[in-house]
Amino acid sequence: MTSITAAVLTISDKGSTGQRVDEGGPAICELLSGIGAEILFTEIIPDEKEQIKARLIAMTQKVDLVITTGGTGLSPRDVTPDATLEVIDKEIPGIGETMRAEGLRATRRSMLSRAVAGTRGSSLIVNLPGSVKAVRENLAVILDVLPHAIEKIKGGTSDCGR
Ligand SMILES: Nc1ncnc2c1ncn2[C@@H]1O[C@H](COP(=O)(O)OP(=O)(O)OP(=O)(O)O)[C@@H](O)[C@H]1O
Ligand SMILES: Nc1nc2c(c(=O)[nH]1)N[C@H]1C(S)=C(S)[C@@H](COP(=O)(O)O)O[C@H]1N2
Repeated sequence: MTSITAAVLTISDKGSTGQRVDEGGPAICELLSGIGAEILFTEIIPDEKEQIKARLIAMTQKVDLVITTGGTGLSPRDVTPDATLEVIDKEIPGIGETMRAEGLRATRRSMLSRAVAGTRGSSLIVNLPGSVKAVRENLAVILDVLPHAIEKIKGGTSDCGR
């Protein structure tokens, strides 16, 4: 499997104005590095839909995998999944479903994340919730499948048989 290039996009009003230290972004970088991914970009932006869309479009032109953290919930400023759905070609419902289902073991509020995942061109976008606890719990349950998903998106013939 060729190594994966990745970008991490933290979507947080407080994080983007320096009101809170971003712990989610670094946690994602740590976990992705653990599977050999090369992190080319990290950025923190506010919960602004058009800005999120523009960054997702730009980042997917440069890396195999874009992971977002934050803004997947129900508050008025949480618009990450809505922005993601407007820029992806194909949604991959199973990723969000798996994260929510597995997340219930940790917290019943897992069901409140509207996180989505999908393809854009030959790249993969995955939303994660904002808290660093949620980042670690959600990423842990999908991390092993990400390389296979990226290989398939790129037209790879890796065996789906296992
Ligand atoms: N990047 C982050 N690093 C560490 N903790 C975070 C981060 N983003 C969110 N959290 C924590 O997770 C909780 C829920 O995340 P959410 O994205 O809803 O953030 P918020 O505080 O509601 O608004 P915002 O982060 O956009 O200012 C937050 O209250 C915060 O405690
Ligand atoms: N595994 C896991 N999933 C989780 C959580 C968590 O702590 N662990 N937090 C939930 C909560 S409290 C919310 S509000 C939603 C959305 O979080 P966000 O608004 O930070 O994106 O994620 C949910 N998913």
